[in-house]
Amino acid sequence: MYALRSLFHIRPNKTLLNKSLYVIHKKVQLAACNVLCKFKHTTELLEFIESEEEDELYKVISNQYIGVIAGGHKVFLLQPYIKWGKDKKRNTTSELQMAESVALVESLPYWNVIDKAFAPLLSFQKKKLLGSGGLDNFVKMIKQNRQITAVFISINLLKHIQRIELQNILGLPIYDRYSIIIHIFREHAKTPEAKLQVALAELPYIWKKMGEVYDQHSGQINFDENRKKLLRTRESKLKKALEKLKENKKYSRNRRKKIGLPSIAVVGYTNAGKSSLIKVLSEDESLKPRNQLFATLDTICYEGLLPCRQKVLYIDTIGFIQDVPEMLLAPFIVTLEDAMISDVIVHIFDISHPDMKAQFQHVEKVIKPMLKEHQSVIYVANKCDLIQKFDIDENMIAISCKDLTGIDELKLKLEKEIFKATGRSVKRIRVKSGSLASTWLHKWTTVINLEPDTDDPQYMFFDVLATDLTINEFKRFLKQ
Ligand SMILES: Nc1nc2c(ncn2[C@@H]2O[C@H](COP(=O)(O)OP(=O)(O)OP(=O)(O)O)[C@@H](O)[C@H]2O)c(=O)[nH]1
Ligand SMILES: [Mg+2]
Repeated sequence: MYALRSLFHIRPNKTLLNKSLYVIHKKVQLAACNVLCKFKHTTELLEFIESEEEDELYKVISNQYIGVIAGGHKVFLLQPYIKWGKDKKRNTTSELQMAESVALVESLPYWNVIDKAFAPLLSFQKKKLLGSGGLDNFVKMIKQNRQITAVFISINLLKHIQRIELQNILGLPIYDRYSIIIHIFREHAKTPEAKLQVALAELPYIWKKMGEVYDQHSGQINFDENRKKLLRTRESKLKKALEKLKENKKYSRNRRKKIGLPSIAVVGYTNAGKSSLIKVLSEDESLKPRNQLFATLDTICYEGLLPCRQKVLYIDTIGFIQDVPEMLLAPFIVTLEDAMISDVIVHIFDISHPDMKAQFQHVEKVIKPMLKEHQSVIYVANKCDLIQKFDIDENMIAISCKDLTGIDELKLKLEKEIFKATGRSVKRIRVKSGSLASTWLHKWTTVINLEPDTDDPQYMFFDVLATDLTINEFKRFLKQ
């Protein structure tokens, strides 16, 4: 079983293991044996090997372009936004964007925002980003506060020239959203898989910055060939490892299907409560939800039981966020796509969040193209304990992972959708107690109830949860 858990990143669930009705089918154990050999092989492939020298050189390059997070920073946060025109954001406000930027900074250890300002602009293209008046004010605000040790300009990507110009004027390190999120990712990645994805996510940023330096000097700068070679080799090694990861995902998905474990993927905006919901549904105490953006980077499966005692896998996923370049999240799409092949998708959103509408729309836009036809999505409005009044569509369920409002209703809905998606239904079958047929049913179906036949005590009624396919197999078995 250990190998099976490792392959699917299934956390052992002590609460469930202690429940007497919790049965691990022989069939799962058998599959686990097969999986063991494959998994050992895969871990080796996922290991990313670089020499100490290469590692040191990469550190120098990445520190130069992405910066270091040091032992913390007291941050001045500048929130630029487009005042008007076609690029003006219409489904959110600059105040809400500012609040999210603060949360990003404070997701890093010992980083705090100690001062902040808005920058209404017509475009983000200027060499120093701001016009001369705006720039004077900005510099004044920063020079006035001697505690400030870094500046976060909350736009997707600053151009290299913008960063260097502002860095020279202010004498402080400058970060944009991409570089801040990379640092959060580096802090939060735990599994080899997530570390690999983060390592790959930072390379386009470095390439882009290097390219801009080259353009800025009209091609006169000749980058050290060693550096370019190192980056190319690193990129190709990481891509290969990611390809292996893709294969491995496909393999584990197929095994999951074969074993017949239904799966439920929980997706949503970062901090919506995905991990909290899985913790409530699976009763798995190892899950530790945190009030941080991108707390979860690893796609991990957790076991749980539906009300009918059918075992299911809940898949936790990386959260979504607006205003980041696609190339930053691209390496994580592999695991997200894998999760999206689940039988049922739960899209959870934070109903109490002032920017809820924009967050919801953003997630919908990303997941829509990944959904299969007829794939069932359950919409869950979380954190309803934090607001008095709310308005949701009738196909949505309001819940609170904190005071457990709506959880029973959600469990029943999940059960219904899993039955529908996997073609399972409850069937009543009469078999002789202790017969081979009764052993077969225990082995290949989920037995949810047993009742003696009062007319003939030698027989029992089995209420089993199974697909039509399994029932046909049972009929064939009886004919043997
Ligand atoms: N009041 C309240 N807080 C909640 C509820 N659900 C989750 N939270 C809190 O919201 C924060 C984020 O919860 P997580 O479960 O980590 O959110 P997530 O979607 O997994 O976040 P990421 O992994 O960072 O994308 C934590 O501090 C939780 O305790 C709820 O129903 N009510
Ligand atoms: Mg999480």
